[in-house]
Amino acid sequence: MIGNATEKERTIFEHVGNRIKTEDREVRILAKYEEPLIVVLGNVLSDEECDKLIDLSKERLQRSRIGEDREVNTIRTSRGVFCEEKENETVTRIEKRISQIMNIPIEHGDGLQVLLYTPGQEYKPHYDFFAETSRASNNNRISTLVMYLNDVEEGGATAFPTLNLSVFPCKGMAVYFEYFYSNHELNELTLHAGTPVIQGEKWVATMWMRRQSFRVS
Ligand SMILES: O=C(O)CCC(=O)C(=O)O
Ligand SMILES: [Fe+2]
Repeated sequence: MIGNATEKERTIFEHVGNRIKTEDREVRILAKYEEPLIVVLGNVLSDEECDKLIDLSKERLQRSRIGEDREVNTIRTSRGVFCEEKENETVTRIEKRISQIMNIPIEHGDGLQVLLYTPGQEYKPHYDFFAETSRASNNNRISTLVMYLNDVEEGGATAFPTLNLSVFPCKGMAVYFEYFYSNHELNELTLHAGTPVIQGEKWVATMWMRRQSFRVS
């Protein structure tokens, strides 16, 4: 073997086998792409939890923003809202579970963001981490969990165009991916999109984790 070229990079997500035992729920590992690590998870949220997150967010949705300056842009046409951690017992319980799945303290999270896409709405291909030139990269994002809160009739897949991989929304399931590799090419392979919804609505909840603590608890 020559140097490090054949060695696998370290990952954050250390779960092995086909399930993750969190404090209150057994989450299923359904599919894995190894490098960069992309994991499809089943049984992350119950139907009731999905409905509750939608209910909590419905009245408060605002046009989604992007980047460190939080601008409105055609790259991201969905509407969304951040669920404040302490506002609700369901949110607190879900955040605890997310932290166990993502293997990072919840204080490293940007907060739980609920998004709604209606037909034609999308999130064009993007990275969840910030460019090295941006201020926000001082405490950059390192991993993402996108949870699907409903079944979408048509469209709305989470697509990784460089990998030719698509994950279709299914209520209670989620897709996890990380981009904290020292080989930056691996991070760049996590380019992803929320493809346009064709029919029905698409509700998701996203958690982005940072390298260091981000939220004041
Ligand atoms: O809606 C999706 O499928 C992807 C969402 C996403 O990429 C994000 O919130 O960062
Ligand atoms: Fe994203």
